[in-house]
Amino acid sequence: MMTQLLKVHGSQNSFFILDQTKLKQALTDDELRRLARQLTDPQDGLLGGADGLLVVDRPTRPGATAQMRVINADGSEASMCGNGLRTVARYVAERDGQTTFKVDTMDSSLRVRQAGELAPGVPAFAVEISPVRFNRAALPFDNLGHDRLLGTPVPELAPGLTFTTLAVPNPHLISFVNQETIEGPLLGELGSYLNGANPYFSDGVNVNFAQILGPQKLFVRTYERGVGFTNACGTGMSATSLAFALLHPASAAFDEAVTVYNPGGMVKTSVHFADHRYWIELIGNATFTHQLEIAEDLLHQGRVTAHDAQVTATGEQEAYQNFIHQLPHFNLSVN
Ligand SMILES: N[C@@H](CCC[C@H](N)C(=O)O)C(=O)O
Repeated sequence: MMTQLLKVHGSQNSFFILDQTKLKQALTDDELRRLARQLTDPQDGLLGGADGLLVVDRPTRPGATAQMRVINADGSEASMCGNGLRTVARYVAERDGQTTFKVDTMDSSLRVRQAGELAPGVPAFAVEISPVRFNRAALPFDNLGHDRLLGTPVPELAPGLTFTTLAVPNPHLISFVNQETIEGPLLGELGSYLNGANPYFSDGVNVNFAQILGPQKLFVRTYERGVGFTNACGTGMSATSLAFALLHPASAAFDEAVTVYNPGGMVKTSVHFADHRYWIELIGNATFTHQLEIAEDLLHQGRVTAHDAQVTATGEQEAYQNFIHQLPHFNLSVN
């Protein structure tokens, strides 16, 4: 039996979407991990690989329309993915004919909504990023001499820089730096160190370096847990926007849009505090680049080559390229 995969991206953070509800038999967790590693591989994967596999399934909580699971390129499972959730929101919106609904993620049901176009021919979705936690156990981190980091100097990580940690709910480490540092080797060094065996972040951490470009304006570059350098990380840009508002209130206001550039494009965020909790809205493109038809048994076997898939380009990437062409150029894209 043939089934469909989609190749998608949000700010060129790229994924395959697999809808388990369309299969004759759902893939097991082991099969999903194996398939994610195989499909996303830059050499042996499909269409140059990807950053992860997004698995759509039936909702697990009352009131939600679907469930999204996030399998990183290395086969590990993440609790959330902001760029991925926008693309899953679009997929479910088109599948079920809805424009506003909730999607279950590992920790919570999150609100999503269709948000018009980011640019001509570039569909956009808005997604809720929450819950937000700052405490050491939520990341988790250890041996840094603090219970939370909020603009805190941490010489163990990098002398001269300050760091903020927050879980949204996947874990993020954030530092506001200058252009030289954002372009230099430190982010890659710190990212690979903290995502290997290390005394500080036992589950690894997504590491974000941000440059303040002006009021309500950031550039964010991310080294992702389970992936490496990515063109963009939606939860990373959301977490960084909240850190921006908390640490630099003269440049960043709550409830107002922040423009966040990244190596793969641009998103808008807005940070909120309501009912004693922080939450962030992330708005950006949800682009489908290819549809793939593949025999279901090959997905179970985690063995899909270019010969096995019938690939159809959607044509949407051209509109996306036109959109990013008119953005400031930061020259740090991954591909
Ligand atoms: N790219 C994602 C984050 C994916 C998960 C991350 N690698 C993790 O392990 O936490 C995003 O857009 O948020």
